[in-house]
Amino acid sequence: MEGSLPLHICHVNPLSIFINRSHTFIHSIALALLIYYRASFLSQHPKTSATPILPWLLVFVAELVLSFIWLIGQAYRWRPVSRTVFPERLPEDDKLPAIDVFIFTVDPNKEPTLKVMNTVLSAMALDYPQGKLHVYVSDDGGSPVTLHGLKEAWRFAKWWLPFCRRYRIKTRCPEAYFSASNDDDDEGFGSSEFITERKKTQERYEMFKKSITEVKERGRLGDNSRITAQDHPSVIEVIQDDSDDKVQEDQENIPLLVYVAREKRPSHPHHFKAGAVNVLQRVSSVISNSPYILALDCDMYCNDPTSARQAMCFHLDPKISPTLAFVQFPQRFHNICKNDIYDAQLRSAYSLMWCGLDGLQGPVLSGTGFYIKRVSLCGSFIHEDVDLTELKQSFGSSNELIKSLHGNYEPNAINGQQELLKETQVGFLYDSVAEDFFTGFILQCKGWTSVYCNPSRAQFLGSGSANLNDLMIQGMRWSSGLIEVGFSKFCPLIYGPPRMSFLESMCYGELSFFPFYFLPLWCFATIPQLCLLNGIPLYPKVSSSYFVIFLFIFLSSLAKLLQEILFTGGSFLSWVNEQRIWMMKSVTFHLYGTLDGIMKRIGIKEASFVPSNKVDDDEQLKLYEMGKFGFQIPNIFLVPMVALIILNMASFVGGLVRVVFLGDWDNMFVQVFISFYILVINFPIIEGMIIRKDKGRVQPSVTLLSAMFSTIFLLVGSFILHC
Ligand SMILES: O=c1ccn([C@@H]2O[C@H](COP(=O)(O)OP(=O)(O)O[C@H]3O[C@H](CO)[C@@H](O)[C@H](O)[C@H]3O)[C@@H](O)[C@H]2O)c(=O)[nH]1
Ligand SMILES: [Mn+2]
Repeated sequence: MEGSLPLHICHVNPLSIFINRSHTFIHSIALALLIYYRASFLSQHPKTSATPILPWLLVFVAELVLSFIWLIGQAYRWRPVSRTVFPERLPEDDKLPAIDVFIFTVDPNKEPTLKVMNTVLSAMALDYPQGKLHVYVSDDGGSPVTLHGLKEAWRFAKWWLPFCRRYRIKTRCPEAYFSASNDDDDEGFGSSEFITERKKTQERYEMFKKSITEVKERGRLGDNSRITAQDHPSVIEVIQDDSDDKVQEDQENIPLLVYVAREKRPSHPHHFKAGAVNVLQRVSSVISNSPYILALDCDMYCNDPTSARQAMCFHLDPKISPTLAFVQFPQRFHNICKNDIYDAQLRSAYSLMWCGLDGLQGPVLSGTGFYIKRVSLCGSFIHEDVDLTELKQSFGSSNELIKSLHGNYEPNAINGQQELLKETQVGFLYDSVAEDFFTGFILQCKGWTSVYCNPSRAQFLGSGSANLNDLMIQGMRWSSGLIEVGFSKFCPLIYGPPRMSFLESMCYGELSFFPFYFLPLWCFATIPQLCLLNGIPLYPKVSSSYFVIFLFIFLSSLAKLLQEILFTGGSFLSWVNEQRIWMMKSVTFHLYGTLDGIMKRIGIKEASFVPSNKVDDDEQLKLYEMGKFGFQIPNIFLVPMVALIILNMASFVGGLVRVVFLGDWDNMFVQVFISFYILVINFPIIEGMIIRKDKGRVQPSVTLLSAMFSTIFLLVGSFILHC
């Protein structure tokens, strides 16, 4: 019987588990020996050595921090799983629950209206029973351009949706559909009827496009000069037909489309995206109040109309659904090229870490591309006898909203309700600019679980940060948001273990302290080099048996990374790229993000959310496609990278001279090698400084400034060492 067949299955890969656990075990022993080596040196130090203690301590601390992050990161490798779904086994259409889609946009300049509308259209065209899909667009910019775009999109949808449905089009984002070569398995493909229909639809799409670009070029619509992105009243509008367009018969089956611009006043904190999510949650609860919500960033269009049904394979499984809060799909990007120098695809997160989490208590909420159960966002206490005033304090004064909270979707496996009643707010949480990460963490602390669904066809596609500048700005926001959680009373390593599986809380801990990579990487890029130039050894002699330990740790980590990359579809090139970008990120935005997060925590800085840029920059794109770094980034990011490279060039050359003339190989080999390795991996920076002549090179003035910083560091450092 159909009903008894599972809707999904979960696969465990015994080979990966075996490799991972053995590696963790052996590598841990090596790290323990390293720590023993450092600690015993320190305890014997005063009697035996001429080596100053400070650089040793710094390198030791760096090694400890790195080992710690590595250790908690092993939780991802404990039990990675993958999943397969069987949407064809779902119940009949009339038994499927309704879904509200939330789409967020904030700035029509950074987020081109046409792109946003393509996302809206792709969501409206999801393959889901008619009348059970409602689309809400939150416009934090309060821009008439977006509202106008939405009206046009609605009109175009009346042609687009029937076309997609009739021919079962797979790519339902019109821009992607019309710019790609045809999917020849679309139904009716090649028939003359299809060809004429397609042509007609494309013409309408061109008209729609024109109406949007024209408005953009003309600038503001109407006389709204007093309305700004930061200061505007609320607008809620259900998009409806106000034209006399002759329509096709099935056009009434267009999902409800609602425009929402929440009120914003400069005096009032609006909490960025988290605030927008919560407003949509409230607005939708009095309009359609669907039990499930799909959240999408404005650039993340639906690349496969079946995602809703795939998600329902989990949500409708009675075995897991009582505790299941959300089904997360990976963020994938349409602008990634094969040689992804920036690791814009975030490979390790979406092909490794999330699978690891999925084998524990579920993946991290990732901001976009997830189907969440509405009730999980409503706090866990709504079904207890809470009095009305208390509810209104949390949810606002709407009686309709309060009524809507008493839905029939009862979660029954939530722990620690009383305690959380005191500590949590409702909906998305405001305490971090990584609101998705933080909200997901707290949900899981309440006992909710999640599932990671990563089918081979990308369900959602967005614009990845494929240039250095965007990468830095976005990375700094993420680092700052993660550190904010790490340094709060919700620190996953302390708040997590009593409330969720220990391994799961290790993963959350790893993520929230991830930006701390800045510390070991800064140390490894400066201290051994400074000491090398001053003739101070920091590592065991090549002839010593401890040398083998260091060598093993180095090779074992690199080999493990290579194995993971090859197992998840990457290449040798990705292995080099990922190491490089890790070094670059660590010495720049992980450092700044950490400082930013700490400053916010202690209250000397206000939270901010600079949205990432979704406008294609042709020049940058060309560089990225050629595998060349675009170094047109602010000095604050570029100078540290260049200064460290210059420092390493100096120490490598100085070190070589030293070992050649003084025959100090045995003592200094490791330090010479560290500089060498850093230079090899970061060759593109050297190339940018010395060889390249294009616009994206490192400008000579930057090289000069960086050289100055390196010199100052060497002088001051050497002075301190000799004191
Ligand atoms: O005040 C704001 C700021 C942003 N957004 C929207 O939030 C989304 C994400 O912003 P984006 O600039 O694209 O940030 P990313 O760094 O690309 O996004 C990742 O990181 C964010 C947290 O930092 C998450 O909210 C996102 O879901 C996640 O994809 C976009 O649709 C924005 O329009 C708002 O609605 N209001
Ligand atoms: Mn984004």
